[in-house]
Amino acid sequence: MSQFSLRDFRNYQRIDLQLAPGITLFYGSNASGKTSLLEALFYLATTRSPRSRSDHDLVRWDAQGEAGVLPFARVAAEVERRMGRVRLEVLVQRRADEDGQLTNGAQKLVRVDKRPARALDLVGQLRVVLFTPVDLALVDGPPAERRRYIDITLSQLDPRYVRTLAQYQRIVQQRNSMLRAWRERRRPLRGIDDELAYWDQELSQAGGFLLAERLRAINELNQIVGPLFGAISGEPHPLSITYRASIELDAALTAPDLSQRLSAELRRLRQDEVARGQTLIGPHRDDMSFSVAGIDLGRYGSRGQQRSVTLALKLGEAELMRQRSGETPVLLLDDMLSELDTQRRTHLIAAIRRPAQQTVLTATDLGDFGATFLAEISRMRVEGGQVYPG
Ligand SMILES: Nc1ncnc2c1ncn2[C@@H]1O[C@H](COP(=O)(O)OP(=O)(O)OP(=O)(O)O)[C@@H](O)[C@H]1O
Repeated sequence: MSQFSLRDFRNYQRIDLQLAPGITLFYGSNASGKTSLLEALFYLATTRSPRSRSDHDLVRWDAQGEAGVLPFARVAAEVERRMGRVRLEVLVQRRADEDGQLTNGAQKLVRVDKRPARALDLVGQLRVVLFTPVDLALVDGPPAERRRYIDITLSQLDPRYVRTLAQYQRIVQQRNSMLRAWRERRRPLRGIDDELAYWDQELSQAGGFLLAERLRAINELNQIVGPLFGAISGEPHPLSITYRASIELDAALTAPDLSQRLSAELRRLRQDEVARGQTLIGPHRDDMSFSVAGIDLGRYGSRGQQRSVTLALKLGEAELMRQRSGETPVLLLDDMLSELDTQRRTHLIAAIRRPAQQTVLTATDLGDFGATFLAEISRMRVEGGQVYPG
C-alpha cells in the first residue's frame, strides 16, 4: 500500500499520506487519532469497523458535506497487488429523515479503480491483520470473538467465503424467524417439515462449505502458530488450536460430507429448534479453544500467556494469508508494545521485521522503542487529527 487518504473520517478532516513499504510508526498523545488511522485501514480492507457497530460513527462530527450532499467520510488507498496497482475507496454517507435531520443510518459506497463496486468485491483487495489490546478477548472472551477471527481471516482470503458467509447469515436469520413464529404458534405447525426443507438444504449447503474451510484453515494455522507461540513466549510446548463444532465431526471433513451431517442433525433437532425458536447447530454456533500441553488457556491461562497466544494467532493469520495468496498482508499493531515485557517486545519486533512486511504501528511513547529500531523505520507524529513527518 502506498498512498492513503482520509476525508472527514473520525477526527480527521483531511489527510493525504505516503506510506513507506517497511515499518511506519504513528505516535502521539491519547485521543490524537492513532487508532482511527488503523481503523480506517481495517475498514478499507474489510468494510467493517473493528470498534464500532454503526458506520455513521465514522463520519466526522463536524463534517458539513457539500451543497445538497449529506456529510460523508472517505477512506482511499492505492494497493500494489501481484496483478498491478489498484485504487480502493469507501465512502460512508450519513442518512437523513424526511425533515432533513441526520439519522443514525449510513450508506456505504465502494469504488474499485474509480468504478462503483460491491462491498464484497472490495474485501480481499487490501489484506490486513489488526492487533489491538482488546484482542485478548479472542482467547478469553465469548465464542463470537473467535468466530469473528476465523471469518475475517478467511473472508480476506477467499471471495467465495465472504459470499457464502453473508448468504449463511441471511439463511439463519430467516430460519430463526420462522422457528420463532412456530414457537409462538403464529404459524400452523402442520407442514413444518415441508416448509423447512428448503431452508435446511440451503443452510446445510452453505454451512458445510464454511465449516470445511474453517477446518482446513485451523489445520494450516496449527502448523504455523505452534512454533510461533514458542518463539514469542519462550514456552517449550507448542500452542494448539481445536475447532469445537456444534455437530459431531469424526471423519467428515469435506464440504459435502459436512453438509450431509448438518442436514441429518437439523432433522433430528426439529422439535428442540421449534421449542427454542432458533437454529441450534451450524458454524454460527461453533467455537475454538487454545491449549498448551493440554491446558485450555482461555480458562486457565495467565494474562501473559493469553497475550502470547493472541500475538501468535495474529502473526499466524498474517503468515497464513501470505502462504495462501502469495501476498503479504499489512500488519496493523495498535499500542501493543507498551503492554509487553522487554523479552516479548524484542520477539515481536523480530517477527515483524521481515523483508516485504509492511507494518503500521502506533504508540504514545517513543521511549518504548530502542534507538536502532527508531533509526530504521519511518515515523509520523499525530496531533489533534493532523499527521506530521518525523
Ligand atoms: N466521528 C467522530 N468525529 C470527530 N471526532 C471523533 C469521532 N469519533 C471519535 N472521535 C474522537 O477522535 C479522537 C481520536 O480517537 P482515537 O481513538 O483515534 O485516539 P488515539 O490517538 O488512538 O488515542 P489513545 O492513545 O487514547 O488510544 C478521540 O478524541 C475521539 O473522541
